[in-house]
Amino acid sequence: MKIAYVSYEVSPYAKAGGLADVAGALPIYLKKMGAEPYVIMPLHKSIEKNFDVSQFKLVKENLMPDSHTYKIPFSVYQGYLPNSEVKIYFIKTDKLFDSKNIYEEENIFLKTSFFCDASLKTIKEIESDTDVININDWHTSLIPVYLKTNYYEDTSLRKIATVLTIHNIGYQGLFDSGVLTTAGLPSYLFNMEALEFYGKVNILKGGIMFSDVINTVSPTYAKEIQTKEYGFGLEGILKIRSEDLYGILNGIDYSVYNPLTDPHIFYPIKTYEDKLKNKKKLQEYLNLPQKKSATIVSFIGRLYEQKGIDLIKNMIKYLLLTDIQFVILGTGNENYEGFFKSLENEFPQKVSINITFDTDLAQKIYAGSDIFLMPSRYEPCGLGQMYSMRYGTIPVVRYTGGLEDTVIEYDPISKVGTGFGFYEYNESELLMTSLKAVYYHQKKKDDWKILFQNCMGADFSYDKSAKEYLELYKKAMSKKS
Ligand SMILES: Nc1ncnc2c1ncn2[C@@H]1O[C@H](COP(=O)(O)OP(=O)(O)O[C@H]2O[C@H](CO)[C@@H](O)[C@H](O)[C@H]2O)[C@@H](O)[C@H]1O
Repeated sequence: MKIAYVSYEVSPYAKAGGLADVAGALPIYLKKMGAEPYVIMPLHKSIEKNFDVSQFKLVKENLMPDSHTYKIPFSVYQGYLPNSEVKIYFIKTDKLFDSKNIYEEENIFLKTSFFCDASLKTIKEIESDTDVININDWHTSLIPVYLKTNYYEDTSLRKIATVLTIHNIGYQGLFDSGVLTTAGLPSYLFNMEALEFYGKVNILKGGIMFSDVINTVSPTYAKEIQTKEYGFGLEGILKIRSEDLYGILNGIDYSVYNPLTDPHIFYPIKTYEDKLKNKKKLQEYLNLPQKKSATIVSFIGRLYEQKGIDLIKNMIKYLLLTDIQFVILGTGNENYEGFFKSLENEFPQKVSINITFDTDLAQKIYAGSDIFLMPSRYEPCGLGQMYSMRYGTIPVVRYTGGLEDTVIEYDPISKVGTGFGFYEYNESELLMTSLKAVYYHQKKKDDWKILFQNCMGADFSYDKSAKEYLELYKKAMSKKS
């Protein structure tokens, strides 16, 4: 089975969040299962800056998208996902994909729609025997729309099945109706049964309506997005498509996120003592007092409401009354950045706020913290809680989406469980649950060590999800025969 995995971000080449991690790992595990996956992504400017692109092979040049009105030529370069035999094709033009932040709003429709049409051209020219295209989020959602409209008569493309993976329904790609002309798509698509959404064009809706099969990244989130609370207005059409909607939990790449070999962390972690050595070094690294007794409570992620950052903001001063050290690594909403920076000024001995995107520091924090906070308002899957568990850091989460599917509430009687959580989205719940975790860390040391072992022993490897994806691709292909 040949699979095109198309993503706007792919780790390690360009990463803005969790999608990149999945796109950089899942294809490798699909290959291990005997499938023939390859990846397509834009050659973002940052890749040319950060990687030796001369190692990529030029496979085609002067290609032109067939439908798109932006008639500029593009080239296709080919490399590999690191330490693998999975091919990755980079689409390069001189004029697009040049912003520092890959999702910068200026021209984002032009860039993403061009990328969709160019990806189809790449598949047709280079990998015409592809069976399935796995698209990801709204940025690649025009691919099935093109396939079922402009390329419907194209015998080499029309046989390819499509799977849309929704990593985050909060981002849908809303534009004025004129963008259909830009993309070279028929104007009849501006219709409630297709892409129209309250007077706008909704690109993700196009992906949902036109893909053969849809999945999201955890079973619980697949159910949640069919409700008003979590569907962001798309719950109705997701309900219509519920027979083709699946939930497959993400895994984590055990070869990269390996506490025994991770080059970013201070010491390999096997035992609880190894963890304490990392904690001490982290404190030193972040200019915090090297206090063994203080509980390090950390947060890594985008500083937006999705991640429950408003709850942290509202309760953190109460939690700081206890013997904790609080660490943030993240960027996002300026108000939150400002609030947490002033918190650091107020409590320099207890708070370390790092407003930057730094994958090296992220690993050090996953490895050196005691508790990892993830009180998300909604969470399609969430990788942070899995990374933290992998490094023996106990998660405190709101039980929603993938957090509910991956964190098991600790039961001190049976000694089963990997963390602590709550359901109601409010700061008192988060405060109570965090206090409970801090209490266990400081007063119930035997239980804490068991929690540490339970987390380190949890299995989030990709083997299971890769298998489920292959089944999903088969389902999508069966719709074509
Ligand atoms: N400032 C920073 N510096 C360094 N690293 C940082 C960072 N901020 C975030 N990260 C990293 O980015 C990734 C975030 O992944 P998540 O899955 O937790 O959330 P995200 O919302 O981006 O992903 C969306 O897609 C993924 C993949 O499907 C879903 O798991 C998730 O629920 C959904 O919201 C982690 O690898 C984290 O370490």
